[in-house]
Order: sequence, then C-alpha cells, then structure tokens
Amino acid sequence: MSESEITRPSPTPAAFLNDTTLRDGEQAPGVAFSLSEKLELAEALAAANVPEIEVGTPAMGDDEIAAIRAVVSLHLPLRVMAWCRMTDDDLAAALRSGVSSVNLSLPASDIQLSAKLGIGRDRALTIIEEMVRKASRAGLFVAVGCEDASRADPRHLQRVICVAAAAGANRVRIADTVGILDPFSTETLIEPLAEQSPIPLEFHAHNDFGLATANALAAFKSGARNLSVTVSGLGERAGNAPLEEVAAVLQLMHGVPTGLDLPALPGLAAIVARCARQPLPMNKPLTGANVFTHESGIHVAGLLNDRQTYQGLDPAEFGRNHRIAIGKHSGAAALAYVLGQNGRVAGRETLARLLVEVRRLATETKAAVPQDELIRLCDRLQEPDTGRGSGQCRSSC
Ligand SMILES: CC(=O)SCCNC(=O)CCNC(=O)[C@H](O)C(C)(C)COP(=O)(O)OP(=O)(O)OC[C@H]1O[C@@H](n2cnc3c(N)ncnc32)[C@H](O)[C@@H]1OP(=O)(O)O
Ligand SMILES: O=C(O)CCC(=O)C(=O)O
Repeated sequence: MSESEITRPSPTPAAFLNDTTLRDGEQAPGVAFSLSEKLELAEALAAANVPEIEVGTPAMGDDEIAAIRAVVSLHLPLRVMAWCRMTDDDLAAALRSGVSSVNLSLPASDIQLSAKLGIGRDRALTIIEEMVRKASRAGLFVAVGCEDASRADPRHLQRVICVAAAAGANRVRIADTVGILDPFSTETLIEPLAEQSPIPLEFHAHNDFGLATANALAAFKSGARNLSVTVSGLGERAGNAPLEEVAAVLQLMHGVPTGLDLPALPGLAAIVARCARQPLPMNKPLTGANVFTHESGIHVAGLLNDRQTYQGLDPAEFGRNHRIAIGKHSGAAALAYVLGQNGRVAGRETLARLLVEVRRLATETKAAVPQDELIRLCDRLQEPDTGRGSGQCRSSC
C-alpha cells in the first residue's frame, strides 16, 4: 500500500436535502402560495440546485393537484414529491398530480395512532405494508413519513423501517413533529436506527426550541443522510430547519457536500419572504439584511486593518459583502473610512465632534445614520463661519 493510500481521508458522505417550503412551509399560519408563486418558488429552488422538493398535498383538492401538476410539467432538474396520508384516496390524488415520488405518512407515536386514527401499532404496520406496496407498484419513489417519531417507541420505529423497506420503500423519514428533540436526544434516537436501516433515513426537524438546525446536523452525524428543510425555516408554528443554515453548516463547517449553490440562497430567501408575505428578520443568519453589517467602532477599526479580525464567515460565500453602518456605537476609524469613501478627509478633532453628533442623531432617530447625513454633518462642522470647523474636512468635488 502506498503512503498516499494510507493517509487518504475517507470520502465525506454527501447530504441530500429535501426542501419542503412548498408543503410544510406553506403550512405556516396564514401562508398560501398562488399557482404562479408555486411555480416561481419551484424554479428558484431548482436554480439553487435543491435536489428534491415536497411540493404540496394532493388530498387538498383539484386546485392543489393542478398546481402540483404545473410544477411537474416544468420538468425541473429535481425530484418532485407529494405529501400523502396513508390512504388510497390520497395516493390516487398524488397519481393524478403526475408526481414521480410520494411521502406516505402515518403517525408513529402511540398517542397519535390512538387519538387520530384509533389504531394500534400492529394495524399501523399492516397499513404501511399495504400502502407502500401499492405506491411502489404504481412506479413511484416511495418515502415513508413517521409522523411524531420523536415521541414513538424506538422499537416500533425499527419495525416500521423493516416493514417499509421489505414492501419496497426507498426511504424512511423520522419526524420530530412537535419539536421536542435536542442534538443529544436526536443522536440517541437516530444512531441505532440508522445503523440497522437497510434504506436511507431522512430527518425532519421542527424549531419549537430553536434547535432545528442543530438537530438536523446531529441527525446527519448520526447517519440520517437525508435532511428535510425549508427556506428560512418557514413552516408550522416555529417552523422547520432552515435550508440555508443546514446547507451552510454542512458545507462550510464540515466539508459535507450538499450540491447547493450558496450564493443563490439570499435571493431565494427574498423570493420566499415575498411570496409568504413574511419579511426576513434583519438578523436572520446568512440571509438577513444586517448579518454582514458592522456598527461597533472597535469591530470596524479591526476589520479595516484586517477583515479576519471579525470575520467568522466570509460573506462572499453567499455573494455578499461586509457593510459598515454608522450609528451610536461607531468610532473615529469608521467615520473616517466612510467619509473617505465619499471624498472627505477629516482630522481627529473633527471626527471627535462628529462622533458626538452621530451618537445624538442615532439615539434620536433610533436608526443608523445615512451616509449623506454624515457628510452633511461633517461639512457643517467645518464651515468657516461657524467658528467650530477645524478646516480638516474637505470635499473633493
Ligand atoms: C405534521 C404534519 O405536518 S402532517 C401534514 C399536515 N398537513 C395538512 O394538514 C395539509 C392540509 N390539510 C388539509 O387541507 C385537510 O386537513 C385535508 C384535505 C388533508 C383533510 O381534510 P378533512 O377531510 O376535512 O379532514 P380533517 O383535516 O378534518 O382531519 C384529518 C383527517 O385525516 C386523518 N389522518 C390524519 N393523518 C392521517 C394519516 N397519516 N393517514 C391516514 N389518515 C390520516 C384523520 O384521522 C382525519 O380523519 P377523519 O376526517 O376521518 O376524522
Ligand atoms: O412526512 C411526515 O410524516 C412528516 C410530516 C411533518 O411535517 C411533521 O411530522 O412535522
């Protein structure tokens, strides 16, 4: 064996993302995509290289079936999946929508099996076997959704996986439907299931405790190579694992390929925000307007010397740049830099006086000070007839 063979690292397994913005994302309260929005979103997801989308719930009726059919007929380079309950009617509706792939869902926890369907575990296994066989025979790619898996008996989950695989399922989804897992309990749940599963597992996180991204990462590390995500985490209640966070953490922190085009993600988030009528929070990790913007004087002074001082994540990865905001916490270096960018040169004394004005204005307006306002303040301070100007701040134009 040559040395290079001995030291060659084992290949990093890739993650396969299923984006369910059009299904679980649309289940967020008040969100309802029109047909044209569904098409625009599907195209934007494909443009970002998302490999698979869950596009809707055919059981909702003719309009939903028509919308799914319209997405299918775009022939995008991704797998289009429909979400179904484990019933003949739902499967028939999915077939009418023209999809090549279904997620057939059945509760896995005793509470949901009994309170929603009035059945026990054995009956559930029989339904899974029958429905998976039917969908498989219809030529569909079949994923089995274990709703409320995080509150299910893991021994039942193991049986579900075995029965589903034997009946021809291609994948099983383990859903933390009520969002009660943390990364440690995710690992405890997923690792033994993944070790024994003959087919790939998918993990579907919810963000009730703010842990969806962390749990998705823990599930991947524990062997679930398929992760269910939505753009910006849009979804039921507190939402799902955000596509952009999961992709960025996997790719940039762990070198796990997802195939996603990271620079396409801010644009994709903007389209989803518009279609969902849910503005992106300014501080939304990776895609929010302010997440690469720096105001604090000490940070800006450091960044201007060497961006590595305060750069944990390179904005260029997302096609973005650092920006400087002038506000209450600015320092002289930031003011001098922004003024310099606008053809002004200011000395120490002028900058010190300008800082006082900037702090006053930012506190009054409770906002960043616009650049033209900063220039106006600077010009006013150096007007000769005020008797206050140092004469060191001058315009180049
Ligand atoms: C955790 C999740 O996100 S699961 C996905 C949730 N998604 C949705 O609810 C999609 C939007 N839903 C809808 O438009 C409607 O609820 C529909 C069209 C699916 C069903 O509407 P309705 O027929 O009026 O039923 P309703 O919503 O009141 O109740 C749900 C029914 O589905 C049944 N059901 C729920 N889950 C399953 C399942 N996995 N397999 C089989 N049946 C199920 C319930 O027992 C109940 O049956 P019942 O009407 O005989 O009591
Ligand atoms: O496909 C499934 O069963 C999961 C459905 C879902 O969205 C959830 O359980 O949160």
